Amino acid sequence: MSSRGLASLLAMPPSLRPVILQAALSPSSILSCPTTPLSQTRSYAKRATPSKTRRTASPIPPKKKKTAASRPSVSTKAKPAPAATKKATTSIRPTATSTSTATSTTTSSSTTPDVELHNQPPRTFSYLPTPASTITGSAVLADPPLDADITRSSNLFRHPKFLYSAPRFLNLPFNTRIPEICILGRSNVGKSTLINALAGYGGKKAGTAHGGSASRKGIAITSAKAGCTKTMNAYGFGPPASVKPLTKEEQERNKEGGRGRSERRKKGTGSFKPEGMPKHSLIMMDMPGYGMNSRADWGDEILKYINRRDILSGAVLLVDAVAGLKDGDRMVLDVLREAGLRTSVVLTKADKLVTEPDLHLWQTSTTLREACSHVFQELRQIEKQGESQWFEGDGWTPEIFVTGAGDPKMGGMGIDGARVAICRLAGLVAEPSRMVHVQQPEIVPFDQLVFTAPKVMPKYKIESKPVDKTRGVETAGRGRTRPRTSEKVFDPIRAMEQQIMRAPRLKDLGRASF
Ligand SMILES: Nc1nc2c(ncn2[C@@H]2O[C@H](COP(=O)(O)OP(=O)(O)OP(=O)(O)O)[C@@H](O)[C@H]2O)c(=O)[nH]1
Ligand SMILES: [Mg+2]
Repeated sequence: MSSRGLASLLAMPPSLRPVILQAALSPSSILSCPTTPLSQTRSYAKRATPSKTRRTASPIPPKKKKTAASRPSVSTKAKPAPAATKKATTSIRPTATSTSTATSTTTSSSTTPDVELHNQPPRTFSYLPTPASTITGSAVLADPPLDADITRSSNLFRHPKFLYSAPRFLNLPFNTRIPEICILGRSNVGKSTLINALAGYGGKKAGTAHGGSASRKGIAITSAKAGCTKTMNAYGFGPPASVKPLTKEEQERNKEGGRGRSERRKKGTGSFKPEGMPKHSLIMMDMPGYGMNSRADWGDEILKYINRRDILSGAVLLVDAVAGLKDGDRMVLDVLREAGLRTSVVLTKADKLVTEPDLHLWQTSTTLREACSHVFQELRQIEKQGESQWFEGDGWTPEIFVTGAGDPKMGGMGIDGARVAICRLAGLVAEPSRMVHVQQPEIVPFDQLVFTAPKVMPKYKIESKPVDKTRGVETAGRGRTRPRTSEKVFDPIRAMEQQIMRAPRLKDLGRASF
């Protein structure tokens, strides 16, 4: 042993000296493990705080932490952690979480933006008729409503509430200030389902009855069996409309001008029940359906409601996209026309025509386009058959909104559009100004005009309702009258001039808006 080795031996703790001395004397052990004493010394020196050192200084994070960091969103979603754990996770790795979220968003938007967009069913989907003068009866896809209108109408459909059921017209409470819109249609067409969807219960929930104890999902009762809704059911939507309280005179006028029947008074006392302050912005009236399983007296009450409810601002006629307009619908449209009530047609169950929630499929569906064209043709026909001022745009709204409210896969398809349509009827959202192509006849100088008599004189038939000549006025629906129109006299010269003006050479000279 060298003098240096001896000195280090003396510096060691006395308890270790015999062991080290024995090892030093054996040459083989020195050769095989020369660092043993040093390592032993080192470990001995650090034994005081072994675990502490490992916890703080270890560069590898513990296994548990690593798992949590690698998939934070999944673990939170799969099993909601208790509040304390959640807090800890957020406070420890806020950047990690935000980064992962940002990354996932970026990835999804950068890789498959179109797929995401196309796989959503359209929230607003409507058709417009082409101008009657050009290609009669065909339909074109309408531009979606303005975002501001969609947001406004969606807000107006918040806070849905069932208000009352009225089996008869006389049972309806007074309402002189909140606009009412009624939903009409054949039995089983989806009226109550649409009410649920408007209230935010889309898809499966919209078509689920809430009457049973097991499934209380929507606000309206729906059923696959026709004739489910037997009374006029009112639903309130939106925040309370801001109006002034009715004055005493107005209340008195209500009392006198009301129907003045015993139903309007509290039973026994004969006292008048005044109208309260509005609690909603809009009232939707779900009506009993006509057709299968319906009753004649329901029809009477519906007629009374359409003709005599002054606050009624419009009607939404639901038409089954597969079945199309039926005789019952035509009769109701006749009534609406004679009443001069603004009407919007909404197609329901369109998910039966386009079964996939793919926007592209919806936009290119010819079946759906034809279904809408057919409805336009029928509406124009019904408009012509009457004498009232119930015209396209003024009486019936030309835009037909398409919905598939009750389909679980579609989940409230087209409901945003239906909301906008209803709010437009109620005057809560502005009507859009419509741009249409107008084809004008080419202007020909007078000296170039060539007058030729038609080879066959056309037979003109003037279709009009027989007018009661004894009376100076005629009814225009909803209690209104207008002066009787003068009798039309056939003027052959004028008819010939008109035919010349309707020359086949037409040129598109621009656009006009109205
Ligand atoms: N696939 C599909 N089914 C619908 C749709 N709308 C309604 N339904 C179904 O049609 C059936 C009738 O719906 P309701 O809302 O009760 O029809 P209704 O017009 O209120 O019927 P009545 O109250 O009898 O006049 C239910 O089974 C609904 O689930 C839709 O858009 N798509
Ligand atoms: Mg119903």
